[in-house]
Amino acid sequence: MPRLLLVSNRLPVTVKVEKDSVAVVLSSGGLATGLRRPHERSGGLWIGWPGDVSRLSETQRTQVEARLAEERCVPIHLSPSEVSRYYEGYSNRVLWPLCHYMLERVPRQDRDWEVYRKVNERFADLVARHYQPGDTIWVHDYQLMLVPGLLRQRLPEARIGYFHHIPFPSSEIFRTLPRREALLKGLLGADLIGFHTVSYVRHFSGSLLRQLGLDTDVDRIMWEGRQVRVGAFPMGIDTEAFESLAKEPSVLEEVASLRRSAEGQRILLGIDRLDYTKGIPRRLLAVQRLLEREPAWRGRLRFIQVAVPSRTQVSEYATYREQVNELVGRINGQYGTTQNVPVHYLYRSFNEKQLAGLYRAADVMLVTPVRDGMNLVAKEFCAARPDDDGVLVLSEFAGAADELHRAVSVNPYDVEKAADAIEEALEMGEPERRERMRALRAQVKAHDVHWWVSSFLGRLQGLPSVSVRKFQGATEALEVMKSAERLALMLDYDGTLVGFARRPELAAPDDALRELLAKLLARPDLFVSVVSGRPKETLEAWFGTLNMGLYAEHGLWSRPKPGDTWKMLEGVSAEWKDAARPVLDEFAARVPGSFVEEKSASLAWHYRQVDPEFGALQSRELRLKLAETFARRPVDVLPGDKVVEVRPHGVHKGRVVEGVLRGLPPGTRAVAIGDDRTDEDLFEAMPEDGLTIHAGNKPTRATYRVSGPEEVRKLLAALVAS
Ligand SMILES: O=P(O)(O)OC[C@H]1O[C@H](O[C@H]2O[C@H](CO)[C@@H](O)[C@H](O)[C@H]2O)[C@H](O)[C@@H](O)[C@@H]1O
Ligand SMILES: O=c1ccn([C@@H]2O[C@H](COP(=O)(O)OP(=O)(O)O)[C@@H](O)[C@H]2O)c(=O)[nH]1
Repeated sequence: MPRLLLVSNRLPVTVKVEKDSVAVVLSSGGLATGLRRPHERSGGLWIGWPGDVSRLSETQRTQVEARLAEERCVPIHLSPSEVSRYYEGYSNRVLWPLCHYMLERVPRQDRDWEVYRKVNERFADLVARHYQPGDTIWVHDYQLMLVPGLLRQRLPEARIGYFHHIPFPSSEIFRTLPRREALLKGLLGADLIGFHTVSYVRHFSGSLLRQLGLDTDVDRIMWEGRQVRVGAFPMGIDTEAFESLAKEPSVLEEVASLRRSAEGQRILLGIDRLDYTKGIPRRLLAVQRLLEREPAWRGRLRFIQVAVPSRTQVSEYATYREQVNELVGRINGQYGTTQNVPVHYLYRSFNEKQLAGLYRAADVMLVTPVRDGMNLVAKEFCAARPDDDGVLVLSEFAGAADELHRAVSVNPYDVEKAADAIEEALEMGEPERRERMRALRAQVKAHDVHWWVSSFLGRLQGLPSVSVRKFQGATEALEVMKSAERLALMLDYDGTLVGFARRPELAAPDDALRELLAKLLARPDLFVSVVSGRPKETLEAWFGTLNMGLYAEHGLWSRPKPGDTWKMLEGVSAEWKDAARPVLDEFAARVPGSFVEEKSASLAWHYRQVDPEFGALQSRELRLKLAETFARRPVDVLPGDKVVEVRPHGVHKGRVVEGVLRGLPPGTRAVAIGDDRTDEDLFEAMPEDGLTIHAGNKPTRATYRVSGPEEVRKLLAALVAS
């Protein structure tokens, strides 16, 4: 088993200061429980923040360090300013509300980013220092979104996983974040990026497409020459632990005592960190509404709400606490009696044994967050019900809702319906309660935290080892080019010599490019050809007077020298066009901003001005439709960069190579430069000693890689200067 390096904001320990000594207590939370065994068995390390130890004496600190080392934990100490700006600031004031769709809570100032970035760098440095070849690194959560990318720079071959524990919002929300590109690129440093649900995966892919123009092919994304996988891995809990706690005699005694104290009443239960995502005020309002509209329930309900103090230094949490306090006071004031109050509000935390007692005593568990990545409490409740009883009311907006189908589902924003759901749960007959709880328990048992860990790690470790293809860059390409006696340059146009424009006709050659071409053409040892997908008329208009070869429509048309007449490849028919045209026209009509370009032997549907997600979806649909229309006919359907092209089979850029090289003096070295799929055909047809240069970061068979048109131009300029 490879050594595991786990990286999370918090270490799975709590440092407890006693009078003369300090104790380091292992946490029992889901992540800690699930990962403890593989962490120990692999002889790995856990790297993270042990909490604030700044007030400890020197001796106490030494004790803590020794205990942490025993637990194979490597602490990263955060200064008070780092805590306030990286953890409370950027993580919990910006990323947390944003990922939970609460834009109005995101501060207007973007001031903590630098510290967030620096702390992420500190984490990456520390991990890199402890890394040994063969280790698997698993980074956790939104506090460390830049760490995978920073690690990839430091350890190009490392196997890196990342899991996002909170929702990944729709691209419409994520795009509001000023640092959106940096965060996405940070995540793309990983080999596998996991989320709790398929919706979060979809949202992430949507953001990649919209912000970085990257396509997700089923579950893989090409990024900087590597494959990055994405997937849904819903986190589970330690089901066995909760089940056995719920059977313990001392817990059962506690359950009996709870029930006795609530005699004549039904117990509703809520257990949450006191966080504005958890929907506590709306839940209270739903209970209040029920009491208001159904007087028969007055005095017969006991709603126990546990609210665990959380992120108390963040002002939004203090305000939220006041709101909840006030609401609890109002409801108890309104419906309480001298004997009893409806809401029992407990602002503190409980241990697992106490929680198991509460879960087991409840008639109805209310898990109604307005947004929640997963929500483990919902699963713990089911695990703690070996009696197959109790009803779970679960928000549609919790990740857990994707799995726990037999819960009573509720939209927490609809207070009236939430009151209905609580009532339905309270009135549900025993057979239905049992049938639902059995199904819920089966789900929670089959997908516990150990299943989660092994499915994520299994997937990560099963990926082909990260052998980063070592591309040579412009410097190396230039050296080889300079060493050749003569060169035949075959240059793609769009995306290689010029960047993309909103419409194809706007990408005409600029003055700098014309100057560069003139200099290239002045050299007697350089033979230049432009090999493009553009129509011959366009190439003729742009370059007709220049002494170079022109190859249009992906090699369908050739004009090797100025003055030559354009020749078409032999044996190519255009009779299929009449069948393809209406299909493409239909898509142009139904997708605003898209249009059809007609060339002599091909048709292209362009969608560069269309909303990227919608465009990608429609292009998939168009390809399916065309594949159906032309099944078993010699027609190729080619997805390009924001374009779908239909052309006769056998026409491709590779067809020009022979013609370009024919008749050139011996010792001429062929060089091809291109940026997209169609240039791969050119690369494939190159002679064995030919140079192939890819401009961009797509998958390629080329040997050299440069970043894009700007670097291509620099390379060519350096060549003429040599
Ligand atoms: O460390 P804190 O700032 O005190 O916050 C506690 C943790 O809260 C978040 O939990 C999330 O992860 C759960 C497990 O995947 C999931 O069920 C829940 O929906 C999420 O909100 C946070 O992601 C953790 O990093 C925090 O440690
Ligand atoms: O008094 C408490 C209340 C909750 N929890 C634990 O806190 C976790 C809460 O996880 P969840 O996914 O529900 O939400 P999060 O707080 O991570 O957003 C669960 O494992 C609970 O058992 C706890 O240890 N003591």
